Amino acid sequence: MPDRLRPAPYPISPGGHFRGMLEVDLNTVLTDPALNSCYPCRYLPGIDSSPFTYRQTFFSFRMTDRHFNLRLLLAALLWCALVGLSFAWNLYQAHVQRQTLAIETARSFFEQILITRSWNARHEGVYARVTPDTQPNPYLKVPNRDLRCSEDLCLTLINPAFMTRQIAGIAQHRNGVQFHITSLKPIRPENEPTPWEAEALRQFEQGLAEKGEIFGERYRYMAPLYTENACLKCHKEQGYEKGDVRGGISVTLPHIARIPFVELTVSHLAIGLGGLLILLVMGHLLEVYHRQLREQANIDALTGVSNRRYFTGHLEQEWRRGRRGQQPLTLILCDIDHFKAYNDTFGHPAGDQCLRQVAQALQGKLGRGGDFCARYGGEEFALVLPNTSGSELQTFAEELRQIVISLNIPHPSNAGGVVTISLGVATDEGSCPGAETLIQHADRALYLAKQKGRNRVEIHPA
Ligand SMILES: Nc1nc2c(ncn2[C@@H]2O[C@H](COP(=O)(O)OP(=O)(O)OP(=O)(O)O)[C@@H](O)[C@H]2O)c(=O)[nH]1
Repeated sequence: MPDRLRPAPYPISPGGHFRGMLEVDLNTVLTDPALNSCYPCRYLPGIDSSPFTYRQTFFSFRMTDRHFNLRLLLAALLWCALVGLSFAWNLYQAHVQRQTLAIETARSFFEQILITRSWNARHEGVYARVTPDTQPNPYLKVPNRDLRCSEDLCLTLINPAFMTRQIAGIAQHRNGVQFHITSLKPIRPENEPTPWEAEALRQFEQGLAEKGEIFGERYRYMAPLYTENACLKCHKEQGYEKGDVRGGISVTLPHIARIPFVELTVSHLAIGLGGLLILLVMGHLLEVYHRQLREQANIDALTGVSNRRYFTGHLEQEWRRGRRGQQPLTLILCDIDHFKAYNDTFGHPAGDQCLRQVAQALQGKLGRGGDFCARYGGEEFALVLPNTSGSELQTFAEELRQIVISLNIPHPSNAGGVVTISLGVATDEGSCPGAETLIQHADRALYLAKQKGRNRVEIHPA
């Protein structure tokens, strides 16, 4: 096995690189050719690979992913916050609507009672037959309260208060709605206010127009009754004057619309989780497409090896890396012999296929992660071999030449009858002022190989 392909001794020494877990890993990777090949970033086009920038690359690559994941996390959090806000807003709206519906229903009941009472008051009370349910009102002290019309017909006067009590009884029986006519100075003891009603009546005297509140599943509402001229007939002796708050009627609704808490929770959970799922799937797809795009930007579409853009950027980085680490760097330029003639003989599509085969064969020969093969020009390929030099290079280059011959692609214009390549090899062991010079050296060697008859390896003198 050539030296360059043999794993170097593992360089971890206690105290050597143990400045941090990450640095140990990176330094190990940087100094160990065998481990270099394990380092996944080397396989990713567009990833910087010089020692110093290697570390940067590692971080920046990871950071890119981390940034992406952070953004995804932020988007997910934002989505959760939006769904949470929507849930809170809907809950609040349901509560407001429930309150509005309850107060409007109660007001409507109250208004109905007022209209009925007004009708009664307009007639200064109405007479009704005395029955077991409608007995003369002992608290109504007016002349002609009871009238006997015949042997079996007795009438009694129903004033607005009496009428309200009777309607309240019917309403409670029919749908559970309770009316209570009450006053702070009731004539009838049963009209004594409850503590809540007494508090409301006092507030009405202070100017409050109405009062309502939810308690449990029920809603209670109360509004004042103002003294009118017709009322003074019965209530003057209590000291009321026109316009005074004489009492009030409370309306209790047995059921009010419930808040759809379960429905809101379930729907928002479904929307939230659905959105999160879509976000995750879209995020994953975006990440995959983004990676593919990054990779494709550095790949030659025809041959599948790295393109010129990748080569130019990465040769420079490898050169700097080699210089810093005092490691040699080798560049091999390979050119298919008489390729114009091949195209002319078999046509362009066959020429493309030949390029693909040669490129893949060359790339397949590279064993280490640090090496890479790029399409340098039309039918020209460049192989970059970091940390490589010495006599083994000649052998390696010969192997490359042989592997193309062994593809056995017919080429009548070539001496051997098959497609061959010429190779120019140059190594920088510290003498080249830049990567450009290394290219010039390899190019000169390639030119020499062509001059000397093609299908051969020429090594630029160190
Ligand atoms: N089929 C195909 N041909 C290409 C492609 N790129 C360049 N070529 C051809 O490669 C040929 C290169 O010809 P030359 O530069 O004259 O070199 P050559 O015929 O190989 O001769 P030597 O290099 O001197 O051995 C030209 O005919 C180009 O059209 C490509 O993507 N596909």
